[in-house]
Amino acid sequence: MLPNPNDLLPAMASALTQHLNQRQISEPRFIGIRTGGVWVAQALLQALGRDDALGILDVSFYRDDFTQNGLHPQVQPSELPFEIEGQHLVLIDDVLMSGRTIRAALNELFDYGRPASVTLVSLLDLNARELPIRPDVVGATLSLAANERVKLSGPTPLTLELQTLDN
Ligand SMILES: O=P(O)(O)OC[C@H]1O[C@H](OP(=O)(O)OP(=O)(O)O)[C@H](O)[C@@H]1O
Repeated sequence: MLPNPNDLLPAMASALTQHLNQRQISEPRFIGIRTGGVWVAQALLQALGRDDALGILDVSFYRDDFTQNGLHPQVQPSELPFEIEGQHLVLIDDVLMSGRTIRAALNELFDYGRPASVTLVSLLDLNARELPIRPDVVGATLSLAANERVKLSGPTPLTLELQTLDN
């Protein structure tokens, strides 16, 4: 049974506020990873009662399977309406699985500048990391069967669906 994303957001907002306060970060910059991460970021900003400009990252060109899979037909440029250099970033995605998307996102961000810190927020952690990357704030942790995936639909309502991969 998958959780309802909207039920996870209040606790994520509280945990993120506590995380930022502990580090005395007063002006975080919020960045969502296209596509699902942008929806989660928008919902999280709403839960926080903030109307900050949201940066949007498209990591298609930075993926380590880029040469195998080619380019997604809908690839769009990243949109970062603020400086990266010296800023405290909050990077938001919907699902953390292998960690390769976050690795790609960090590579892209560092091409724009050297942030002061990056806090990682993920709606779901699938307990399947292949890299030493873990979220600072997570909505829920799930363990799926090898042939199962979760798909987030949005932006409103945010819903999670379990998919089974064909062999
Ligand atoms: O930790 P990883 O193994 O990299 O997996 C996590 C990523 O996979 C999904 O994106 P997907 O590539 O399906 O694109 P989408 O966000 O457009 O659905 C999900 O949205 C995460 O970004």
